Amino acid sequence: MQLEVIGVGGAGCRIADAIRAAEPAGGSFLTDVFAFDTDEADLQRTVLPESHRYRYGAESAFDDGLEAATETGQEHAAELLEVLERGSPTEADAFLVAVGLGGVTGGGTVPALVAALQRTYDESVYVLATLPADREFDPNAGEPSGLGGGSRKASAGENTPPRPDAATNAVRTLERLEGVASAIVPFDNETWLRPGEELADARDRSNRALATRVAAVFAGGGESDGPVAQTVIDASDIERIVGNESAIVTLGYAEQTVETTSSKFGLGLLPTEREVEAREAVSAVETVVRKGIRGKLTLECEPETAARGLLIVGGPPAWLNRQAIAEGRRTLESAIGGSGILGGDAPRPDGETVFAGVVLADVESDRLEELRAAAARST
Ligand SMILES: Nc1nc2c(ncn2[C@@H]2O[C@H](COP(=O)(O)OP(=O)(O)OP(=O)(O)O)[C@@H](O)[C@H]2O)c(=O)[nH]1
Repeated sequence: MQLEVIGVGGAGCRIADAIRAAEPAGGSFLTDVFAFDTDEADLQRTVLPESHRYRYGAESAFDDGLEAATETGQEHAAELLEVLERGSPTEADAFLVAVGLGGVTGGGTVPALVAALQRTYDESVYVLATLPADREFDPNAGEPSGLGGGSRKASAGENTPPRPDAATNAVRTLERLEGVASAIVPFDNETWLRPGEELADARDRSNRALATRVAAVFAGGGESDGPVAQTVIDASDIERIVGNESAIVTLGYAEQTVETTSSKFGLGLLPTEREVEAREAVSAVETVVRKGIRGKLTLECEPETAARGLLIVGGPPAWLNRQAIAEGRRTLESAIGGSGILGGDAPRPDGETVFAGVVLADVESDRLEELRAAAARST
């Protein structure tokens, strides 16, 4: 499928940039990637061409908190939509708007932009939204326990500027997206931070992890000039699973490096493609499927709470064992509470990993409840 990605605000633009960089070689799943921000210096740090970066509004217009920023965002929505015309929005099968919740620029702009996209195009508009880490809004937030350090407190670190309104801003923006976004994919910065790590130090790694998950799911169907998947997942399949009613969606992912060439050299002294035994292909697929479902998710939740699920298994074609993939689908089906399951494969002839991309849709998450409680305490 073809996805158009639009990053808004500091986090949104960095994530959009990371998604562009995660595009698998040889095959494109992105029509255009745009970055919208009030901060020119941040925009220039992206790898995106100038035509696809756009500074809007005065930075000071976003100085008066989220409510005023939301009005400013509404004033700029039509202008931002016009900038998208520089690309090919009509070729997109879906839009993905990336934003960091907790701030003012992205959080103030994205609800109006998403509403404008929904009014203008028939395609789904998904929102990828980071959730603020505890230490941003709670100076007493402790480090994750059990890592040898006892209960040492991690106050908002030197590089992590406190944002006392972060939880409130995040919850308000989520409320404004409800009924507007086709689906919301949160990425919880709290769970992706390592103990003692500053947000600024974690963000490139986090953005790469998020981008890898987006590429695994949305680039699933195969590469434009490579072998076609046996079961292609297209835009309407994704819409069926992810939904169109602002469902909360979380992404899982796991990969295993596999040996694709033989250590014996063939004629011409070039490494030859190695024959893959069914047993090892099955084992690799089983491992990544299990870890993709049970490993770290973009938003932690019990898979049992998911109403629907999608599994994409990718890698070098010789490793994509059909039976193991079918078994993986059954594993996902029994892991989730609901019954809507789809599965597909993603051949990557030059890939060196077998991977599983997992979508759990319409989930319940304690983390969102925690943020709502933190927002309620601070108002
Ligand atoms: N995962 C991730 N999260 C980020 C990144 N940058 C910022 N964040 C998170 O996103 C939130 C919003 O930050 P920004 O995107 O910089 O804020 P903004 O929308 O530009 O708005 P203001 O800075 O308030 O004008 C922060 O509180 C962090 O929780 C990033 O690169 N990656």
